[in-house]
Amino acid sequence: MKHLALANTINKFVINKSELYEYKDSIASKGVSDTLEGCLNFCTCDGKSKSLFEIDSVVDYLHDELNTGHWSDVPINVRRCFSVASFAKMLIMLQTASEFSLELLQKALKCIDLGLLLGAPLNENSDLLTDIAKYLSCKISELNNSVIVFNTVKRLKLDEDLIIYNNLNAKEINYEECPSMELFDKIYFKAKIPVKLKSCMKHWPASTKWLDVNYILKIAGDRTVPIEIGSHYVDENWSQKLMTLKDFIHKHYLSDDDGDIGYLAQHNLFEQISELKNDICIPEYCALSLDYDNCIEPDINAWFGPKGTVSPLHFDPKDNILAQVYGTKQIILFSSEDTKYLYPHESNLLFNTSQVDPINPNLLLHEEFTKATMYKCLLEPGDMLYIPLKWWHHVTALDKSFSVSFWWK
Ligand SMILES: O=C(O)CCC(=O)C(=O)O
Ligand SMILES: [Fe+2]
Repeated sequence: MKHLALANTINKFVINKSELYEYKDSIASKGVSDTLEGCLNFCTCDGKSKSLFEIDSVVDYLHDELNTGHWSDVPINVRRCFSVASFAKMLIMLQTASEFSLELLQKALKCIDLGLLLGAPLNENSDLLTDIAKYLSCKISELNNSVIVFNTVKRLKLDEDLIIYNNLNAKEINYEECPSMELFDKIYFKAKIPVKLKSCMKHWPASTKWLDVNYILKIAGDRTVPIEIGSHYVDENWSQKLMTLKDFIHKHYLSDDDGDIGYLAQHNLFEQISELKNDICIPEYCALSLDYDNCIEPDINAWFGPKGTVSPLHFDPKDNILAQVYGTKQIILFSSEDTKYLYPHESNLLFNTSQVDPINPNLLLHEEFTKATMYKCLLEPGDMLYIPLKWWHHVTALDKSFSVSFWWK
């Protein structure tokens, strides 16, 4: 029975079995906590048989807990408990299935991905879900060799977009060919001046490997990721959906129809899918002021989408290096000193986002905007852009694009 053998193998990924039971006391309901305990007994120790229905009730209960109130107020142990319950659900799914199939593995992987996305790493079994996801993903691609060959990324015609870019009344950002740390530090980093860094990504495996979307499909096609749907995050029709990368690539990335824009935006894809992390390199410049001795890494996020994704004018609280793996992005910037001309939203949630669309400003509403000094930059494959903390930026993808941002301080 292949699925039972698989469940046994996966069970061996657990380093400390007793840790799995540690977080159940953070569940307010005794009944739910007991059900989780029973399910763990069944899936890890041959305890009394449990059904998918029982573990589903635990997962659903915890899911509600995670979605009540503000995300940052959810106790970490409740999130860990969600990871444990997702693990148990995946095992029970394998143990109780009537037959082994590709679909079964895909469902099991989805369950682990939800545990990764909404849960939290355990203390002693910190890589448990990441390693299981990697293992299941490999098994799925062994079974599913029928990867369809799509065109690799080509440079699209940018002419029309370039006319818009050239007509922007803005100062071009400086660029440097792979500057030394000293030069970058002295001229740009200390002075908090943005700069385009050219030729610094030649050694990234991603620069060649990711051009072929089949590579991403093969490694990660069945992984569930959060996708932003809609023209941009301030738009009233904007929403977020969880879907597999495969569905995202087919429905939003490769499809040329004018349907909803989908954007895998600001997601730490590399923590979720460690194989992809091997293809990128943390820019050396991030060592400036980062506490490497204490192993503090930058926050690394993926930005993967079709032509036309827009990140509205906003600023972030950390220094940023935005690395362009492929595709071209138009970036408009303003210094933090010009905030007074940029009409930030008044709500607490959007205080870092401007109400002005810098490409089509409504000067009747935002007349002070003309006093702001606009900077612009065309970020092409292999370019990185240093965006100092609190600098405003507005980003438009001019063709299919994959960027990686490194926020650090
Ligand atoms: O590339 C984008 O769409 C936005 C990137 C961004 O805002 C960032 O890296 O902070
Ligand atoms: Fe940003």
